[in-house]
Amino acid sequence: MQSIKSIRREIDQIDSELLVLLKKRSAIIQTLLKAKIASDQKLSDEQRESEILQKIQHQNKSLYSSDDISEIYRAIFRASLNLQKQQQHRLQQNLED
Ligand SMILES: O=C(O)C(=O)C[C@]1(C(=O)O)C=C[C@@H](O)C=C1
Repeated sequence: MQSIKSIRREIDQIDSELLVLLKKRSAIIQTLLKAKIASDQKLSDEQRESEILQKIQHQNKSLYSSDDISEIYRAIFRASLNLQKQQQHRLQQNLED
């Protein structure tokens, strides 16, 4: 049987991979924010969130339940929204300076 230590090393490796993907996603969110500001669109989009949640539930082949996967995604949407608000605030401050 694999030791707990070596299993945890595998988990750590997967966490690193997840963080690389989250870094990519956050960079795209920043680009999206600029496009939203340019076209005067609001930061949150509930319709889009519902579409993603539906798609993700169909695509979910993990052992995590659809409900738990949805919860993870809701946390990601919240983080994206926080990032957009933070960046928007920064962009506004730069304009005022
Ligand atoms: O697609 C958008 O408009 C986004 O702002 C990105 C995103 C996401 O993280 O996927 C975040 C917040 C929105 O409510 C919907 C989706």
